[in-house]
Amino acid sequence: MAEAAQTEKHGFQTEVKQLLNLMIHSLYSNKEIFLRELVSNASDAADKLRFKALSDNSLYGEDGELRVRIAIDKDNRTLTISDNGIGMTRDEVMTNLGTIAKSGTAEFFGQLSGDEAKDSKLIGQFGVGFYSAFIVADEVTVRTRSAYESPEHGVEWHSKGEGEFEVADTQKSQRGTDIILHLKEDADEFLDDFRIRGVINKYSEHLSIPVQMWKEAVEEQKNDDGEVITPAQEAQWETVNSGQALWTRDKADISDEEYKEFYKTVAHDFDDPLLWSHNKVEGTHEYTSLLYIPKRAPWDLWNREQQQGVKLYVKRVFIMDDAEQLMPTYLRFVKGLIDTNDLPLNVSREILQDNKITRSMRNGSTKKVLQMLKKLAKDDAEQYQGFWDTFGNVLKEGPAEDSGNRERIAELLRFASTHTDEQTQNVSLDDYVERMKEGQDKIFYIVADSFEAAKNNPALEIFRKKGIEVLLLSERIDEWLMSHLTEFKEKSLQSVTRGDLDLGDLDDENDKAEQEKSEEAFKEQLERFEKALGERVKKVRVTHRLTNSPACIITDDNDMSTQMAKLMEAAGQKVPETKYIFEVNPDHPLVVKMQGKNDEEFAEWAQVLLDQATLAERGNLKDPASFVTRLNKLMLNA
Ligand SMILES: Nc1ncnc2c1ncn2[C@@H]1O[C@H](COP(=O)(O)OP(=O)(O)OP(=O)(O)O)[C@@H](O)[C@H]1O
Repeated sequence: MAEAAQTEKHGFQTEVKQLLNLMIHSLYSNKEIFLRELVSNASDAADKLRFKALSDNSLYGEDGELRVRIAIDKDNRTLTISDNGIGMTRDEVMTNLGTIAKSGTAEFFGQLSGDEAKDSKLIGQFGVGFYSAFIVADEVTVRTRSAYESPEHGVEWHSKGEGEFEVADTQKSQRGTDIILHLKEDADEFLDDFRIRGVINKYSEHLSIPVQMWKEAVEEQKNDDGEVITPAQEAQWETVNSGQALWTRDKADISDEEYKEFYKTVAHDFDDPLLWSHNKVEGTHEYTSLLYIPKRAPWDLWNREQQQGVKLYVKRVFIMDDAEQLMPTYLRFVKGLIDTNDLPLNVSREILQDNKITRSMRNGSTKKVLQMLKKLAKDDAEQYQGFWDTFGNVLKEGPAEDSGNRERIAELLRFASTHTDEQTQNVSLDDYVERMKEGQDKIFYIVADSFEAAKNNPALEIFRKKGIEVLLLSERIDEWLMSHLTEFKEKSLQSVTRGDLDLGDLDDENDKAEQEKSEEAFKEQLERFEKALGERVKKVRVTHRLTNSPACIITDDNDMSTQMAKLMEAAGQKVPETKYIFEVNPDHPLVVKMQGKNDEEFAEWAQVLLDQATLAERGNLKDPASFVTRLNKLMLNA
């Protein structure tokens, strides 16, 4: 080793320390994955060099055959993983191997509870990468030289994984990175050639880069007749994986196991995928896609900018990690790759952005994903439910983002409903339509702050009485979803807390006549309410929705719904104050009792009824103190 100059000591970023700690404990029983992580990093480094060399062939120098090599040194108890990929400069080493340079990391670690068993489940979602070396090693040395630097500008990084690392300058003749692991006592198994080959076979068989191991010389062997049965072989590097990218092989020849293991390397996941779809598309545009749906959500699912799911390859050369142009945002949980022969190797992000080929690949792949989900929903409701519980809220962004596939996405949505009155979202719009009453031409729904608030909203009373199903929506995204989903299979979707209630043919002639009669009889009372509530409401009218409650508030058709207003307020936007329509139930005993009150008392009662109705709909009041005072006064007089 050249003499190290300029040695600097540094402390790991706090999150790295936490990660190291957690990882060593939680992955103890699955040690071998460190090799998968380090070999995929090496393969990524080769991919990056290959890509850069497309525009600057001199980067290869004399060393154009990209490969990963694994060497075992039993005497020194080391395992070395070497690549001749892009390498790292000193600055890159400092950021890549001292910090976790991912947005949202601090939040992730903020969620940790300190309970090891619980936290170790989270780690799988995080993807541990390079740091997994410390599962098996008590000392790690990284020697690297960037493809852009000369041999004098190598860098050596060294750490015992205990909170500190050292960085020094070094001489390194070959481009690329060597990761030297000094194995712990209990990691002996990884000094065994056979064991390492087994792990490579499992995880790295179908990476498109050769993974090589040193093979000792074999002496010539002859049988008794002097015939050579094993020819002599010199000691040499031997490629131990097939090196044929999995997706280029014929579907029929790939086993489920192979698809699953490949998923773990491309997606850096610990778990098996839920589903996958492998397609060779021919025709105007030719490409191959291998798309996976994970079982679990990544820790940063809610970061809409974090879109590293689908990789682009051109003629089997990795081009970029960027799902933006290849997958819509609402499918950001999809992992995998698309490989095409139709784009130039030097394709840039700008070219991708407005490109017929990209568009066609994106449309085709989007449809594939939607089809694969539809099939799952049909074949295995239980698994689909698992998918929905994990990714449903992301899929709900779909109708707004992708109007072309609105109906296809709508078929995949699941809701809670008054059919079961349970919180589980397992009712599809097709289920709903199938159960619609004769004469019913709309799909009714309600959006509220919580499942309970939705389920108990007074506006549902008439629906319950008539046995009409209502979808109960209470996720933050739901109002946004419904504002873009106004129709499903030619049936319009109607909020039950909005506008005039028109049950169409569901109201029989008798009902209608009754309603008209009671409106007529209640005219004078309505005027009293209007006078009492004044500017606080937009209008007062007789309700047709209520059976058990005295009153409710309704949003006018053209006004912003309560939930949308709340969403916008939460996003810091100024929202004009909505005035509600106040609907009164003339048959309710409280309302009947009010008739005998003098104007002053009547006004007090009316204010309380409005506040109650507002609470049921909005979950809060602008002036809760006055409500309490009034209510206490009424109780005292009771
Ligand atoms: N063999 C290598 N050659 C060049 N750069 C490397 C190598 N190994 C790691 N790196 C750099 O270090 C960074 C951090 O690696 P690490 O494995 O921790 O995370 P990652 O690969 O970015 O993400 P993850 O493995 O969690 O998906 C990489 O993004 C890469 O830039």
